[in-house]
This record gives sequence, structure tokens and C-alpha cells, in this order.
Amino acid sequence: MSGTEALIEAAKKRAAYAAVDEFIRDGMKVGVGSGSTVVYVVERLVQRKNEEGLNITCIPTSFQSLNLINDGGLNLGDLNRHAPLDVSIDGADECDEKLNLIKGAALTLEKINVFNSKLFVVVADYRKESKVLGQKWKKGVPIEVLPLAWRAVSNYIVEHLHGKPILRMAVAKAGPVVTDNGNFILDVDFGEMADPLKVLTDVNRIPGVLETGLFVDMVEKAFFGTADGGYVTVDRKGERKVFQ
Ligand SMILES: O=C[C@H](O)[C@H](O)[C@H](O)COP(=O)(O)O
Repeated sequence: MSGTEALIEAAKKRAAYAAVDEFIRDGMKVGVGSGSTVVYVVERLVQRKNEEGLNITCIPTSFQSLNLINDGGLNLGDLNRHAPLDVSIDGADECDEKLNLIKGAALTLEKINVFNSKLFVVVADYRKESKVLGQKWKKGVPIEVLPLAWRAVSNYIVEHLHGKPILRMAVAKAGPVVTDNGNFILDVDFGEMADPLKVLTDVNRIPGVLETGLFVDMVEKAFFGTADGGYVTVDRKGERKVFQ
């Protein structure tokens, strides 16, 4: 691992640990997101289970987070039995100054968990914080689409929403990435998004679209691990605190 990679991993870990310690209490029902930062969320939950007997029920958002929960020996729940959840913790690919997010391919289950949680906390490293969505994250907004409609959705987005969609292709197989729900992902470049709610609304009304990786006005608090060994928090009122 290079020096920069090590810094980034340490930043993710600090954000994840700080968020878990601030928000997670015994007896809670916790939505567990997906991605590389969430690995540290689960790591901290398992530590606290072993050290202080923390007893929580975890509701996964993907095959990955299901395995993290099971491998860590945490209690596994599901949304039908446990909604509403007390809190969801998840990563992000970009977070703007109003705490709107671009999320990754597990977006549909992640958004369902978040929508059914009393609180949503986001954890990330310093690279993810920006003023406007699309400023730093240049790979586009992921959109989960039904396989039979991917071309039609794609054409509509080009023609009517001025986006540039790319069907996400798999790396270790020929053909597209298939989500945990059996669908495809379009990564759509909309440029910088001053009004992500408008983009979200325009995309979600297209038949064949399951869900969009724009999370607008859902976050309670964001934790960003910094490059200097600390972390910052930003809450939904815009209050920013620095921790060293
Ligand atoms: O589906 C993936 C999720 O939305 C992730 O939370 C997001 O892509 C951020 O991932 P990472 O923590 O690996 O940067």
C-alpha cells in the first residue's frame, strides 16, 4: 500500500469509528451500508460487541454487508421485521455542502434502509467532501435499471436530460455489472449538479429506473476523516466541527 493509500484508509477508519461511537447504543436496530468505509464501521461494531457487550441488530444493504455482519457475529435483521431502524451508517462517493450524496451500486437497498431509518450518518475520507455534486466525483451518478429497459432509459437520458450514460461493465466477466437485485447500472455524467433534487426527480420518473444514487436531504451528520490524522463533522444545520 502506498503512503497516500494508507492515509486514505486511516481517514476512513477514523470517520467510521467516530460515527459508531457517537451514534450507536445498546439495543439499536442499525442499517449497515456497503463499500470499503463500511468495513471499518462493522469492525468497530464487532470490537464494541466483544469489549462492552454491545447488543444490536444489523440490517444489511448488500451481499457484502450481509457477509460483514455474519462474519462479525453480529445479530442479523431484515427490514420487514425491524423497520423503522434507529440509524443507518453508510459511505458515499461524494458529499456536497448541503450533505447531498452520490452513492454507489448498492444504492437501491441503501436508500430503502435510509428512508426507513430515524437517522442517517455518512462516513467518508477527505476526498469525498465537495461544494457541489459532480465537482469531484467524475464517474457519474449510478442509476439502477431493469435490464430490458437499459437502452431505452439511456436514450431518454441523452435526449431529454442531457446526461451522458455509460452501461457499467463487469471486470471479471464479459458483459455488464449485475446488481444484487439482478439489474444493470448506468453511470450518468450530469456535470455539476446545482439542483440534485431536480435530477433525481427527472430520472426516477423514467419507467425502467429502479432508483438513483442521488441521496438528497437525507443525511443527519457526515464524518470525514482528514489527511492530518483527525476528522471533521458536518451536521444538517451546517455546523462544522474539527477533531484532532
Ligand atoms: O454501493 C456502494 C456504496 O454506495 C458506497 O457506500 C459508496 O460507493 C462509497 O464507497 P467507499 O466507502 O468504498 O468509498
